[in-house]
Amino acid sequence: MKRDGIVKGKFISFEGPDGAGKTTALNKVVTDLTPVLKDKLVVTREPGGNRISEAIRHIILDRKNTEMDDRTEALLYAAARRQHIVETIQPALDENKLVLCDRYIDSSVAYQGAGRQIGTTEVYQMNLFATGGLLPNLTIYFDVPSEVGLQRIMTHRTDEINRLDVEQLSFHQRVRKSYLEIAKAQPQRIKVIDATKSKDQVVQDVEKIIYAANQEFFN
Ligand SMILES: Nc1ncnc2c1ncn2[C@@H]1O[C@H](COP(=O)(O)OP(=O)(O)OP(=O)(O)O)[C@@H](O)[C@H]1O
Ligand SMILES: Cc1cn([C@H]2C[C@H](O)[C@@H](COP(=O)(O)O)O2)c(=O)[nH]c1=O
Repeated sequence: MKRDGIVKGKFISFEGPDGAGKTTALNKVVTDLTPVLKDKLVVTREPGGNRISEAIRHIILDRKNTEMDDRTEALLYAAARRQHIVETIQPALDENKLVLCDRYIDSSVAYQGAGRQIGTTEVYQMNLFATGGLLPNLTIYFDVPSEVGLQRIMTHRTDEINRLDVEQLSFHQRVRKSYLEIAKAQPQRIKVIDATKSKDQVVQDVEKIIYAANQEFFN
């Protein structure tokens, strides 16, 4: 991102349906990149990343909150995002850092816009207000069939199943379809990887994309 003629930091988001393997791959990428980038690397997640946004996360994902309205949910994700940008993402970019973020605006478009059927344009517009138009320089989209993602979660991660994980298969299928549409519409920003491959292969694919797009951090 360029401001005042100075090259500033880079913002990379990791996106995908539940159980696609984003967090698993992100953890390995961070292990690999930290010795090289040291404090130039900032790793964060949505919803969350700071005290207020993590508190909002807790409210949104709590399985007891069954009465939460769909628009309330969309607004809470956007509010958490706003606080995350102000406290974490923008300051890191201003310090010329490489920011890796587990989920960002595309999650809201896919989950609330398409999954909850509020409308992808409406949710995107609302998020433009929340983000002031800040988009990632690069988004890595982990594509898996919904059945595969859900199966992974139900088999391995039963302790962390949240309010959205337990939605019907049709909800998750709308989410994936929407992600694929966003990726098709924005090929410059969004790189799609086949997340049904082995964990090692997925990490290799992700690192190849990150190196290619961020040469200035690795020279
Ligand atoms: N490539 C892979 N092949 C098989 N299993 C995988 C792969 N990647 C991750 N997993 C397993 O799938 C489960 C979900 O992975 P992970 O939590 O990384 O997904 P996620 O995309 O972050 O999901 P969510 O968005 O729901 O948090 C974990 O048990 C993980 O070990
Ligand atoms: C940012 C964001 C997230 N979600 C959903 C997607 C997941 O089901 C949860 C987050 O859990 P994870 O284990 O950290 O992936 O929240 C969403 O619906 N909308 C959003 O904007």
